[in-house]
Amino acid sequence: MELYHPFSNIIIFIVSFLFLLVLLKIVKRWSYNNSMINLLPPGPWTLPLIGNIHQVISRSLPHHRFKILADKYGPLMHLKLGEVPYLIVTSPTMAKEIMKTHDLNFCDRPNLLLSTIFTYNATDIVFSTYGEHWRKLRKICVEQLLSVKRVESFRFIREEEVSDLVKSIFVSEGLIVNLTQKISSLTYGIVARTAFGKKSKHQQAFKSAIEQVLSLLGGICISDLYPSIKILPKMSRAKTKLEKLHRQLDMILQDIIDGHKSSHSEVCKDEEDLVDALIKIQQENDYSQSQNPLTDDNIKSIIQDMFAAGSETSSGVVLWAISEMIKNPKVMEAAQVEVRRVFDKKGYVDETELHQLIYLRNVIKETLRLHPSVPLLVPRESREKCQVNGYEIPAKTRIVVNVWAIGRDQRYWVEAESFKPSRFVNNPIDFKGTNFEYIPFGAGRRICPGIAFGLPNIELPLAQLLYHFDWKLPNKMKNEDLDMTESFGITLRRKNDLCLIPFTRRP
Ligand code: HEM
Repeated sequence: MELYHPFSNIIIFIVSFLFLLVLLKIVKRWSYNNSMINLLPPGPWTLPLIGNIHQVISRSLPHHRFKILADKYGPLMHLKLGEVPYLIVTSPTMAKEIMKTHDLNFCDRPNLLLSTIFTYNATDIVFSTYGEHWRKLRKICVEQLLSVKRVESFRFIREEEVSDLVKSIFVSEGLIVNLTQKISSLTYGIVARTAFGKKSKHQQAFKSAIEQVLSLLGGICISDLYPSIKILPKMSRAKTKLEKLHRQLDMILQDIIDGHKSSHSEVCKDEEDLVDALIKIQQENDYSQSQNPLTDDNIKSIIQDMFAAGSETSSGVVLWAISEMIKNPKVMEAAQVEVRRVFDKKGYVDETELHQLIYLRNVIKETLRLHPSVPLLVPRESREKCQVNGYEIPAKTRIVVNVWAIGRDQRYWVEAESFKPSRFVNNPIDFKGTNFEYIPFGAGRRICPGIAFGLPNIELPLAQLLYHFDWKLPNKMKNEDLDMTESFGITLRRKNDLCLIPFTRRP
């Protein structure tokens, strides 16, 4: 006997209808995804959930890994890391598209867990999102803190600190000197004195905390790749570590600000350090009575930026330049001949004649080409959906510009892997962000505002070290055997300390 239910036809109809609906939805989503894939720049296949994380995380450094992938997929490459779309830029033409043609759309910074904690909720200059607050701080930075006049007012600090360095090397004549330690202390020392005035009792603790922060910021935090999973930040060990360092730095900086405030009226303009200058701006009517006054936290975040952006970058360039000159003795000799010709009349090196060191400037330029201090620049984020080179870049895509790979690309540089400062002779290419094959300081609205501040911190120590000493590798090592391995981090540093033996040539 056949079993019959009076509603069976209706049930079959409803089930079929629902099935069709689901099918339609799947087909629609599939075709939408496919059309998106066609519009997105090329990139490797993505896996469910992890996207391309497995292709990026490897033993090699991120800028090396991105270059290998870009060689396969092109200069505008799309990756998905976890949930987040990334755009990897690896040619001057594409860098120009991002940082000039569409700069306004790509001048935001992503909201990353660790940098947000470190920078008082991203209210500093480096990590602040594009907008009124960033414009206000950047203006203060460019017009007041890092202006040519201000840089000149700190000249005596640089000359004293570098002269102390030279004295400490004189006494190590013929012995092995750890230049990495010496140069890193020198640049921290210069930035600390320009920021705080006299030597602070917290200097060593501050230096060590900033170094640890920079090394943490160089890593990728898993919670930044899965922003929708709100529990992840709470589980991050790096976050706990960074919060502790942040509290430590905050206490030191507040102590320094309070100390400056209590003796503020006594400071004359010529002796002003950066904290004095910021307190003065804070107390000026415009700022103290505006709706967005400059707070103590703002001052602390700006000072931290000066340390984070201005010390490891400069010391890194000095150390890479010396390393390259050791490997290329003819370059070292040419630089020494120049600096000794210019300063022999005086018998000592100061900043007045630095502009005459044309060859040394080319050595620095070439160093920044092969060893850019920030090899992937600071990440940017697209503010809106945008078309680049015929591809559609979604809003909130994170942008990584591989300056390291662009600087070593055979298509734009002859003998790209060789260290040849002479390539910059009679060559108008400069690092001001207009030649996109050479952008070690970035370009566009977010270009580094510290170029004028940073250059003397590189030129003066190099000139002094080349003027007074000849340098040899220890243990009868051959010049060509000097290890040039890079270490992991937001800035590009030597993995192993640079240790050399000085021989005095100009006492
Ligand atoms: C060798 C020295 C230096 C190098 C190679 C360097 C490089 C850079 C790079 C690549 C950026 C990111 C640009 C971008 O996103 O497009 C940057 C940003 C920045 N740098 Fe430098 N920098 C150096 C020295 C300094 C110094 C000495 C200071 C200040 C004391 C400084 C302050 C800053 C600030 C505040 C930003 C953030 C700008 C913004 O987001 O608006 N830098 N720097």
